Amino acid sequence: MMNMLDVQDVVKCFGTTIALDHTSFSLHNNDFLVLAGPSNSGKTTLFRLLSGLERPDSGAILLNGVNIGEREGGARKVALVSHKYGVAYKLSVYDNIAQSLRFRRQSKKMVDQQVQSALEILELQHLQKMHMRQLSGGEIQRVMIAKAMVRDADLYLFDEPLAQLDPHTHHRAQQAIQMVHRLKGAISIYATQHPTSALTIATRLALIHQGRIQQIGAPEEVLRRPANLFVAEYLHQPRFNQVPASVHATDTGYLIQADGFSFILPPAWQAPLAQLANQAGVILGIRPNTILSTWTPSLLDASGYIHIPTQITHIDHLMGKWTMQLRVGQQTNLVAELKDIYHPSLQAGTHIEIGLHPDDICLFHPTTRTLLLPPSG
Ligand SMILES: Nc1ncnc2c1ncn2[C@@H]1O[C@H](COP(=O)(O)OP(=O)(O)OP(=O)(O)O)[C@@H](O)[C@H]1O
Repeated sequence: MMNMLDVQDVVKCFGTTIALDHTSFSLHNNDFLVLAGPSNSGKTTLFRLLSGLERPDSGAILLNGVNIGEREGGARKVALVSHKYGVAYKLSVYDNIAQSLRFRRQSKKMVDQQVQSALEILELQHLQKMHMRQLSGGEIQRVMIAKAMVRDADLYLFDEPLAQLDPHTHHRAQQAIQMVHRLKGAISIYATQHPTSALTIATRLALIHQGRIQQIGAPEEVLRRPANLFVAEYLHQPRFNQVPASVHATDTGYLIQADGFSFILPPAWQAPLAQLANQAGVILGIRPNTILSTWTPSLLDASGYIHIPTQITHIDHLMGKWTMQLRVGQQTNLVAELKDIYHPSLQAGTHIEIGLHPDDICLFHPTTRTLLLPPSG
């Protein structure tokens, strides 16, 4: 059966706090949405609404056509994995996982088979008789994933499931989540403040801020074309470079002039650039990993790259990745992330030339801070 989640213009307030502010999005079949956003942005509120623990003030949530919250049992098809809710501390690990199956009056043997299989996949067999109270944070997270795994849900919600796990446990728990998603073939949503590590699993990526979905799309698209500077700043590590530039109409297109470099945009940019107030300029957004070093031979030949002379002001090396602070023009600082480019002469003070492709540069409106795009996108 085709799964479909449709969140339609949902509003949820707590007193004067607007926790969700006209939120709409839809997901299909095998979508794995990573929902990223800072603390208090509305992630948990959305999950509580999706699992029927709260009702929206207005708007609707449809899961396979059934309005969650309005119809009795509508939310039973939703499995919520959270260390904040649903941990039965008085019960054993085994009973926590078996709880929802017993509720369904399955035979003891069938319950046992499913619980044992989940215990095995999450490497929890040795802990099955323990009480939840006796477990570490990471073990509790894994039990909650196992608990979701035995459910037969149409929607799986993982609320910050890997917070505070050590790297090894984090990796194992993430694999378990991926496995639940693949086995069930259902829609999953994974809410987190730290989206980077989850992006390998994501088919969709959304950014939520102040109760509003800022952008939702394919992860690569959201990373490459952030809808606004909040999204860009939140997602990019190291820092998303922001460089003010002026815009001048010329015979061949638009000359974008920044401190230390310039380039021409084709006439197709007329419409988005017309939104700018006279002489307001734009903000250029440059992702650190789109900056290339021009001693890469293929780049020297490639056409269309802007070559920019720079001076290294600081350099850091971590596991094959070089993070460089570069001085461009009179007073512009860029952060560049370069891979596998070891060269003994690379140190603070060295002059290097970098290459930047105009297609990799995003333009943002200086006051609304939203992305400007030519009509073809
Ligand atoms: N039951 C409640 N009563 C009052 N205010 C609430 C309630 N639940 C949430 N809020 C408020 O709604 C806003 C959104 O909170 P929410 O818990 O959804 O954020 P979050 O993105 O999950 O944050 P975190 O990442 O820290 O868990 C916050 O301002 C919060 O204080």
